[in-house]
Amino acid sequence: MTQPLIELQALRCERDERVLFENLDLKVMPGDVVQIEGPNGCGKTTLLRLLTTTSTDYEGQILWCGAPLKDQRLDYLNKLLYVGHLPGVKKALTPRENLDWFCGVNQGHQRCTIESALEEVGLFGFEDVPCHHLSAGQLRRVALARLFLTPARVWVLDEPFTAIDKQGVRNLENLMAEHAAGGGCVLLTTHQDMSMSAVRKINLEEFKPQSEWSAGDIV
Ligand SMILES: Nc1ncnc2c1ncn2[C@@H]1O[C@H](COP(=O)(O)OP(=O)(O)OP(=O)(O)O)[C@@H](O)[C@H]1O
Repeated sequence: MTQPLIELQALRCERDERVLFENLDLKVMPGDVVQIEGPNGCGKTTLLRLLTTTSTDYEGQILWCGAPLKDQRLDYLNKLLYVGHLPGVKKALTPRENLDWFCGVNQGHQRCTIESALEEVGLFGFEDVPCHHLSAGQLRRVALARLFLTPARVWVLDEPFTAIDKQGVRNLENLMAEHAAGGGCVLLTTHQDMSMSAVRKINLEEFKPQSEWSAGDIV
């Protein structure tokens, strides 16, 4: 039987003495695209931060390939690409320089050239323009160009469609489907409806604790 890449077991997370979610069980298999849904403030970004190991403030277990994530954090991080809520692009640098830095960190594991990655995200001709001259959508595209460069098997994407136009959204969905078909997995948050048929949806509202008091208790 295929082993999950990531498994969450009875995950519980509290912030400011409020439980955001509890009893969260999830198996993320190779080939999965998982959309984390729920209203503002329900804990989607918080969950992604747990999945990127940026935060370790939780109860329950996160497993990577069947073993506790905390015991093999470096191996996991080598296989993870995280594109956060903010584009994470240095505005003083050009798109080429930003991606040069990214590829330097991931030495020798680049899947294509920086020029072709920028062309894929529609930034042909903008390679050497300082990023502070780019639009919000173009900045997001610089960040998303990393998806073409990285060999990472796990993609964690926080609101990747923000500021992206309709054609860009379709391209990004196709790229995610391709990545999943190649045995990778994608976990993402978005408030947009996705047109991909194979996306698995997890609504965090379903893991919000029920109030201990019901209306009938009030006299
Ligand atoms: N570092 C922190 N310290 C304390 N509380 C936090 C921290 N980060 C987030 N929170 C709180 O946790 C809750 C969940 O925040 P989170 O950003 O995960 O929500 P979200 O579901 O991603 O929301 P949105 O859809 O608005 O992006 C919020 O009430 C927020 O105030």
